[in-house]
Amino acid sequence: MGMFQRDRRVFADAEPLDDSYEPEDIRERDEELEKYQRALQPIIDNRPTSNIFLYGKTGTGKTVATKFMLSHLEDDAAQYDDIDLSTVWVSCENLSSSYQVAVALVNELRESRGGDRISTTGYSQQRVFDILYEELDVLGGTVVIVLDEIDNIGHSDDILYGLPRARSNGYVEDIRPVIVGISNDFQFRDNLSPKVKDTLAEKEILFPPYDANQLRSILEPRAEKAFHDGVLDDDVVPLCSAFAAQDTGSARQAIRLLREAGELAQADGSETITEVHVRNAQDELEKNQLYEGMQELTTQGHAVLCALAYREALDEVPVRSRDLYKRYTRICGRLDTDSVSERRVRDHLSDMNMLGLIRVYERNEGLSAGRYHEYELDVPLRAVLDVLLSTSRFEDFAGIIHSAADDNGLLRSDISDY
Ligand SMILES: Nc1ncnc2c1ncn2[C@@H]1O[C@H](COP(=O)(O)OP(=O)(O)OP(=O)(O)O)[C@@H](O)[C@H]1O
Repeated sequence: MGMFQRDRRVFADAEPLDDSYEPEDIRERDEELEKYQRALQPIIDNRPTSNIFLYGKTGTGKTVATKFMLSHLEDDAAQYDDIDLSTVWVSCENLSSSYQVAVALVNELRESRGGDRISTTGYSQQRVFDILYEELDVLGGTVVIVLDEIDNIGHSDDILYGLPRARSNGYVEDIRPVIVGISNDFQFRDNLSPKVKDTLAEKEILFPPYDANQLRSILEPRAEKAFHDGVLDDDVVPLCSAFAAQDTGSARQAIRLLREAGELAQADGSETITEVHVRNAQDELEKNQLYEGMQELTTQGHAVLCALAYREALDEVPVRSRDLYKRYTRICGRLDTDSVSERRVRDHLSDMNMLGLIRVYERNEGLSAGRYHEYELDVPLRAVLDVLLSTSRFEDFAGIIHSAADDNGLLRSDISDY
């Protein structure tokens, strides 16, 4: 008998718990959808349409609501002969400048016409913008341009200024661009230059985090489809909703938790999914989240984490930032990488604290020593070592810290000298 055998006792159809699943209806977002509809209505009326900016934390339904609205808009617009509507969607997840977004838009537009893609490098920004305007002019009519995760372009926001004004500046003749910007970074919105904010955020729609009841209402129809009758204990969906509501208010998190609980139940050969599976699933996902948080740190972040792991292996925690800084600069020296100031190291430590990776203690020694902070890991040393081991530049450090910790202090002098 093979290692893997098909098992369909728990899941009837796992698709509704998949990230790419498109639900039949959008729940608990009536107000936001109404605003969205009002913002898009001028397209059907053939009136000038404002740009729209959607913002809210991750998993709050911005993308799914946009797909839903645009699909209705396209269907309804098709009934009017005098409306020429097209939509183009670009995810800016891996794009970090207006230049890259413009290239991605050109390629999306060209691909939809069966044309050739352009190279991602080698043009001036103005040239790429000109090619984009030419492509849009070929298309004509109203073009809804969705820029998902637009915050990735940071301060390089020329496209958000240029595109909405393309018509008034005479770069395009026959098209009316409507930009839908989507972002989960509140700072990006706040930091937009006033000239961009004026045009991009003409109509803003905030997607607040979901509460437990809303998450329950989003999960229920999916759970009903995903699992066989009688598999789910009554408190499973409410518990998944409560955990996700307490943490982020993200529907994505609630859905993942439910799926993970189902997978754990399947793995134990259980015929029902119970509260215990949800609690175990929550622990599992939290661990993964911390692991991902550590993996996504920059090289500087990893160097700071590595310095803290050293101190942890030597049993010298909590540690003051100035002592940690000395270790950090030595690590940077070994890596042949520039070190940043002690103040920046403290910023990295504060980010790691927010991610739940380290613990910070505020000390107040009165007039003699003043106020200072001390730090220690809030995740198991083994988990940090796993991450450092998988980050090629830190592999050697991980080995040394590992043996020091393993030998319970016997190699202390070696590692202090490293
Ligand atoms: N109101 C809702 N009704 C039904 N499903 C929802 C709702 N809100 C979110 N979802 C589901 O939750 C998941 C995350 O939603 P979505 O991708 O739209 O979030 P987002 O706000 O765009 O997040 P991000 O900023 O991370 O891209 C998707 O699987 C989506 O189908």
